[in-house]
Amino acid sequence: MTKRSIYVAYTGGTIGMQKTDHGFAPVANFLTGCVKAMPEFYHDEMPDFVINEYSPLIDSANMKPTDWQMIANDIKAKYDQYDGFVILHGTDTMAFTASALSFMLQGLQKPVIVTGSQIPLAQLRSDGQTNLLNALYIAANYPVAEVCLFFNNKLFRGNRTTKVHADGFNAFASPNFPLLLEAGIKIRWHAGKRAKFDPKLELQVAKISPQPIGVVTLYPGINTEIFENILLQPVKALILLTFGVGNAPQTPELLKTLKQAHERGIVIVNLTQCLQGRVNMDGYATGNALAEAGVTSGYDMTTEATLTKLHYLLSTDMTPDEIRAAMKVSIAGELTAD
Ligand SMILES: NC(=O)C[C@H](N)C(=O)O
Repeated sequence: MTKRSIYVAYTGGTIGMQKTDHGFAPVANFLTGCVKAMPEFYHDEMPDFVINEYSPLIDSANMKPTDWQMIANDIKAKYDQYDGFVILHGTDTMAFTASALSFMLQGLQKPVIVTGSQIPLAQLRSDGQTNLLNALYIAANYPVAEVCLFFNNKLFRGNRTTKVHADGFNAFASPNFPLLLEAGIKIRWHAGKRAKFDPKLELQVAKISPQPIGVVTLYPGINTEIFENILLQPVKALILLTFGVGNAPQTPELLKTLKQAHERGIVIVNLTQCLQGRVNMDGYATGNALAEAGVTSGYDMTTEATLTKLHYLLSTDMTPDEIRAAMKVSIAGELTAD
């Protein structure tokens, strides 16, 4: 039987970093050299793989929408030659990239698994080896037709993830959607949760461009001027991180400012600050007032999914009302509306 073949793109991030005088930084060819020196990657049961190191390699804190586009275009260019794709990425903005790719790679029928590590591959106790080894193995053996994130033995739907631990190995969670797979002594595959295959679909890459989007975390006593100032800038959308099920202070000036912004065509999305659960603006008068000001529910989306979905939708020629409607429905499995 011919071995499956996986394309690995190394974009940067800790997994291939080395210590420098200014802290850890990615170094060209270092990751590829480390992998070549590790026999387990060439075990009989492992797929064939190639590693393409991007240039320059970046810490994911430097990722931009143009980088998301470059990764999506790269996958499209190699799509017919490989059975699956592993994107090696820094953990800091990994959930943003996984979310963005889920909206951009339309009609995807092969696994795209984003992973990385908290300790560089070359260092003692690195989590990089397990993460990369498992990502390659899963990409070759498990039929996931969507963008996933693998970390610490768990395979998540990419656009449901968020980074929850700054320095632990358990760095990612998917607070509102179950795991797709868990790698223990046995690999437990929750096949019912994955996106369904449709062989009729062909991969298309959506084009996205950088968009001015504000994100405001509400806090008790927050001043309306903060919103006025943010909404003065050329923002096209505002994400409100609200209390509980989507509540905000019922200040008349704040509601008026939001309503005026809504009428100017700014898309305002309500997300909860809570890690788990969803927005329900019918629950309390404080949430209902936001709905009446024109604020759109983001239901149980992560901030990462909401921000990248807005980038995707604002890059189309849709009207603000069409975008508001699209924010409330699932495009790539990123939300549960009821
Ligand atoms: N663990 C990591 O990869 C963190 C690193 N700063 C990055 O996001 O590129």
